[in-house]
Amino acid sequence: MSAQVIDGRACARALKESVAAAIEQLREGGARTGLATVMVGNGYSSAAYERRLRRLASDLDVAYFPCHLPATVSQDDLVSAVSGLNAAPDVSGILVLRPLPGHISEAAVFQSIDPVKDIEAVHPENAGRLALGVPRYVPSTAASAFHLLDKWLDSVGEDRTAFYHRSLVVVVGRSSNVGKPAVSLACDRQAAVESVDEWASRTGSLGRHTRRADVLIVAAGRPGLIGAEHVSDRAVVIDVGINPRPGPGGRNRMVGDVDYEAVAARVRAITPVPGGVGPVTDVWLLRNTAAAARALSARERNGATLLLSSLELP
Ligand SMILES: NC(=O)C1=CN([C@@H]2O[C@H](COP(=O)(O)OP(=O)(O)OC[C@H]3O[C@@H](n4cnc5c(N)ncnc54)[C@H](OP(=O)(O)O)[C@@H]3O)[C@@H](O)[C@H]2O)C=CC1
Ligand SMILES: Nc1nc(=O)c2c([nH]1)NC[C@@H]1CN(c3ccc(C(=O)N[C@@H](CCC(=O)O)C(=O)O)cc3)C=[N+]21
Repeated sequence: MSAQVIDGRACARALKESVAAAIEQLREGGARTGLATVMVGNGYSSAAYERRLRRLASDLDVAYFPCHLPATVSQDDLVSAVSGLNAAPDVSGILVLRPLPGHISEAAVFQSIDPVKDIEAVHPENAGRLALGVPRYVPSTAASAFHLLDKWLDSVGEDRTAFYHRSLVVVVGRSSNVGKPAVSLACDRQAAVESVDEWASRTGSLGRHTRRADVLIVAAGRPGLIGAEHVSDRAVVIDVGINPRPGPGGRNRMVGDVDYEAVAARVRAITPVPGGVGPVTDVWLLRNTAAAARALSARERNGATLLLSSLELP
């Protein structure tokens, strides 16, 4: 049997249309949607993402403010750059690309982002809200993984609520940006949830966890980590990994964390890389950027901070 392929590009196209309409509506109402990215150094996956965001912002006619800093930048200078973006009226959303160099404390930088402009929900206030099940913004990568799952369940006629209630969701990788938010979203859906990190691999217990998964979300940044021996035939596999693999002519090819051919031959459904979670992530980020524009304009008008749940966005 061969798995159903979950088409991230098609899903992203549909989402993009509704985000474009929301941005247009905001423009008519006088709210400014603008995205700023902060990239320190020039890592493969950050650079790939930045290119996509630049293109998407241009497609959606959203102002884009890229900020590039050298890998040697000091933490103070990085925090100053973020403070400048906090104060910039044309910037509604700020994305600090990860990973940051080892000499910089991610927590200190994230804490310096204006919580209303924090479209990846990395500020403690927003991360806390997410963990409590009352998010201001749902971080784009985890949101995309569940958006794809939800749409796939709709397409096969499975009731979402019933599916999650009876499922074990296993999340491989527990970064604050991807793995932990995915765990929160799985908990919100009242699934049974397991979270594993590198120690599961080091102690030889990774497969013991992943083979039990009804939904396997993999976000470790390790190409080929998940093979056929790690999955069951009922699994729905969401591959978040974005990794370079040297291809012919010295050009890098993009691969996920899952050995696609081997795993697709066994499981129920799978997202490819490229063409899976990635294309939805950037559209979701622009969705959050639009939500931020609306929240900022409400704050300007009456000092109030709106919650995402009260916004009419897709
Ligand atoms: N498709 C998309 O839209 C996006 C893709 N990505 C990609 O997703 C991947 C993960 O990103 P991110 O969460 O930021 O990465 P991080 O490096 O911040 O975190 C990786 C996590 O995976 C765990 N891990 C590492 N090796 C193993 C292993 N052998 N077995 C089990 N767990 C392991 C780490 O464990 P420990 O905590 O023990 O170190 C850590 O918790 C990357 O490839 C990144 O490029 C990221 C964002 C968006
Ligand atoms: N704070 C933060 N948030 C992130 O979300 C984040 C980050 N830092 N650092 C870097 C990683 C990487 N990342 C990508 C997302 C989508 C594609 C993407 O859409 N890729 C296309 C590639 C298409 C192609 O070029 O062939 C795809 O998967 O189909 C790539 C890379 C987000 N990241």
